[in-house]
Amino acid sequence: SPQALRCGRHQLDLSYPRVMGILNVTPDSFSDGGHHVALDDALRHAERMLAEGAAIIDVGGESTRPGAASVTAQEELDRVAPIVEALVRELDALVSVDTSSALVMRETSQLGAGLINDVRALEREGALEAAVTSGLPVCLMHRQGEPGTMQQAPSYSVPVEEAVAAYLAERIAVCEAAGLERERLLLDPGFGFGKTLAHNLRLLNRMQHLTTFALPLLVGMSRKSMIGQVLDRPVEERLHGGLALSAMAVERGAKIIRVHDVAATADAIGMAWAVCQEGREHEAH
Ligand SMILES: Cn1c(SCC(=O)Nc2ccccc2)nc2c(=O)[nH]c(N)nc21
Repeated sequence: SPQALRCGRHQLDLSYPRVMGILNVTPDSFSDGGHHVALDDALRHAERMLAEGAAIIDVGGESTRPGAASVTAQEELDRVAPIVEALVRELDALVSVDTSSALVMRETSQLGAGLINDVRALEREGALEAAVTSGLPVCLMHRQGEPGTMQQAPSYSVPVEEAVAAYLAERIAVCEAAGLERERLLLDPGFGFGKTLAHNLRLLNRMQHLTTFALPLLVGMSRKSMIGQVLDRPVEERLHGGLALSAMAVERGAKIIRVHDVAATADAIGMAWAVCQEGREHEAH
């Protein structure tokens, strides 16, 4: 897969695995009266994640939690635009925008965002054209169903890794046909999006198969229910399990790891990468 990705004014070195830090944008936090406090808190959180080694800050305005209320594109834009603008201006951060909305993609790419992170893989009306026009790299993620219902009874007629690969192959083809060059694409199996625990474990175990697309793989398992289901831990006690999963994802070819806990994950994937690279130094020259 490509060793570097052009992300707007940033160049992202993907010759080694990178950490994407999750910035929680609490609903309506920037559009109401408490404007500056919430924005300052978000900037401080982002600054800390960058200091801890995050290469990318992921900002999302629409909660994708199962059963979450849907927001209009304008409401989503009102939430994310101020923080994207501030992250770019104050921290010169490489910002990925977690959105499925064409409007948000267009506006935030103008504000200096460096990556589009779409959990709906550009399926929404106008999203593909907006992504093409933005010139930014796009992460295409697999998911089955909609947030409200996807976890009721996930099921696949073929092995889940085949369904994911087939879906991503189709989305890649659609993007290329629309003039979004392949080199701008990242792939993501979408852990927890329409998958049972068994599906999630199988997907991670067989993730090496997705490397055949020769595109960078992005994974997000941080604090997700797959950890709680195995270890019986509440969401605030899932760091240790998440570190194990991040290391295993790197062993299986993941290049961007989307997490809440940046410093700990940077160390875990640093060790996993060192082991992966062992014995390859002679390959270098
Ligand atoms: C925006 N986004 C999300 S939101 C779900 C989430 O974090 N839930 C969650 C958060 C905290 C605790 C438990 C669950 N997951 C992914 C992912 O796996 N890949 C990519 N590319 N983007 C993603």
